[in-house]
Amino acid sequence: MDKGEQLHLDKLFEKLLKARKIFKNKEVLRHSYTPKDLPHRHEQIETLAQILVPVLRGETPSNIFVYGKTGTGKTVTVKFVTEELKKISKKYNIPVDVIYINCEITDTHYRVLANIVNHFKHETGIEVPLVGWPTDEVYAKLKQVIDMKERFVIIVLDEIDKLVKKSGDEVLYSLTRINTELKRAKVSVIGISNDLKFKEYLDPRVLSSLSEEEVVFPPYDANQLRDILMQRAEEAFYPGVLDEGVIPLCAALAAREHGDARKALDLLRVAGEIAEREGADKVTESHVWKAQEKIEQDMMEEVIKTLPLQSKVLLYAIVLLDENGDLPANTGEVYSVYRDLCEYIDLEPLTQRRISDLINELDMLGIINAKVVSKGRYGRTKEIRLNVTPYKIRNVFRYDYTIQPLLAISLKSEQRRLI
Ligand SMILES: Nc1ncnc2c1ncn2[C@@H]1O[C@H](COP(=O)(O)OP(=O)(O)OP(=O)(O)O)[C@@H](O)[C@H]1O
Repeated sequence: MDKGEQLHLDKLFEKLLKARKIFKNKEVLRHSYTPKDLPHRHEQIETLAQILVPVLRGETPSNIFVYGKTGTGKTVTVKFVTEELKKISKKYNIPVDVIYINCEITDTHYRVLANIVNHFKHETGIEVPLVGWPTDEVYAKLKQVIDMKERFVIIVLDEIDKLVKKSGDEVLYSLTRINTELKRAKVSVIGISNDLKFKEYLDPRVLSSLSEEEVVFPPYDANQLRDILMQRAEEAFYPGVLDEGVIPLCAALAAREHGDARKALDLLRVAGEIAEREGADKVTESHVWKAQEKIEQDMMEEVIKTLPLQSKVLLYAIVLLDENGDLPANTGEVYSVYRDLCEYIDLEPLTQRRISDLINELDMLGIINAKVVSKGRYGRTKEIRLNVTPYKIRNVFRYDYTIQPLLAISLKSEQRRLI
């Protein structure tokens, strides 16, 4: 290694060493971390504790339906209370099992039941495969393993709306009635949802048994978010690292988006990461603004990734026009490039009318800007512009095999012909 390189490495190490001083423990800012206290959720904690306390007296608690917008602390609060319940029930020698199921992942009747059976596999030696058995048989197994001894089983179904939308409410019907078929064990269900309309999907009988008790989580305001961030920041950052305005700014930005604590924590963590990468010794408000932009861009990439193929081709047509210096363009101009692209990959093109709808969708998602302008006596037309850089979109498409074949194509300047 020559001297120049050595010097360079020295500097790099020094910079990295300095950068490490920002975070004392970054894990504290992750979504999965459960803090020791949950500011501004004491009322909900107490309500949940009151509903669950019958367990300690040997009585079955009511089923609970927990709802509130995203990032209002539903999951963390339910986990916090059920963990405490487990601890205290041990003290009183009452067997309590809490089974936490995220229904975004475990989203079928069969898988929910299998998951519950498999929770007890260390104790029972019984394991159900994740596919293949008749559902009735899994349900019979579930009753058998649960009822092997006297115990309380609390089943937490997080994002329960996803399960019901995908697979109906049959599993809820079974689980909320299971106690009539058990001799020793007692089951209660805690359903969590951030979709307030979800109740409309439920059979009234299921709804009435699931929501014997309801606990609502209102959105946080900026002051409450500030308290939550302060508490987490104390453990996450070294003292004096955060500029005074950082936490209030993260709180204010997240409060604007329906009081989402997850968003507030993300802003704080990403701002810290950006400061660290820059080798700064303090996190400033400008890092928070950069974090806001990065999070928005990342979300935008996610949205682009999940667009249907027709919209991706349409978006790529707009990218090509942009790269050719032809934006703003109108619907007709975009349509003509889109149609040529479809031909190139043997895709049946949609009608111009349908493409006009897809343009509106891309506009609503914030990927493009489609403004209707009046052209005087020539009527009205749409002016289409990109809101994301062509470079970013190409980057997302690079890993997408459905659209990849188009990436080598560009427009030939004036005629706008594909080359
Ligand atoms: N009162 C609070 N104190 C400390 N941290 C909190 C509080 N409320 C929420 N959080 C944190 O905010 C993040 C989001 O909370 P949580 O996952 O519980 O939200 P949620 O309401 O379940 O959201 P979703 O409906 O999107 O699942 C987590 O990291 C959690 O630790």
